[in-house]
Amino acid sequence: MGKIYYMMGKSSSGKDTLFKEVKEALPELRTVTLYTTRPIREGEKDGVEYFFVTDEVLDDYGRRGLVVEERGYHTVCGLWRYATVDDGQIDLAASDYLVIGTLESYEKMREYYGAEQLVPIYIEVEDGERLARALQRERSQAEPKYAEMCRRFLADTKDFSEENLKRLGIGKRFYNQEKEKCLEEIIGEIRYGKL
Ligand SMILES: Nc1ncnc2c1ncn2[C@@H]1O[C@H](COP(=O)(O)OP(=O)(O)OP(=O)(O)O)[C@@H](O)[C@H]1O
Repeated sequence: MGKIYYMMGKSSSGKDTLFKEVKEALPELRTVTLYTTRPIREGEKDGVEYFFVTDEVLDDYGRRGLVVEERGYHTVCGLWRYATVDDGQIDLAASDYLVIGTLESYEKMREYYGAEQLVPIYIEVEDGERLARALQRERSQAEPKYAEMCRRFLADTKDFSEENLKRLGIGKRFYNQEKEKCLEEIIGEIRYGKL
């Protein structure tokens, strides 16, 4: 049976950056494109980072029983929903998968596919450094949303509390201070963790 390598971490911990590089190093890993109702960001493409859909489209998947997990964020720009949709993308008999998500979605995926199928990859960065990276990234956007950036920073402290991490059995950390070193550790976990 295949595994789902589940990358998690607070905002601006480097999930997207590391995800892209792990995928490049291990092209045999398949990915799952999530669905979101949040507006598309500068440089993003529909169907690549996410399927950018309306509330109506996501509601329709829900009515058809195809939503594996869904989370919503009340942002200063309104409610942003993110969902994993069982649209035929995941076939554990055939492949291993590399996925980015939250602690909550990790828990739901674990319930849905079974704990032995999920491997958590928890990425951590010192808070001050992480905030500096978040600000730098936001500044480069055409319409920076600083209030939303701050809201996420604060919300993450609660969501990724030590208590929650412990409850879900996530002890191991992948520190993203130096990207190359972090990348090497993640790739090692995926390549040799199974042996
Ligand atoms: N090791 C690193 N050293 C310096 N900068 C980094 C490092 N890793 C990532 N970054 C930068 O930090 C910023 C945040 O990274 P990224 O967007 O990958 O985070 P994320 O966890 O996916 O964030 P979010 O959940 O908010 O989308 C980006 O501008 C990225 O280029």
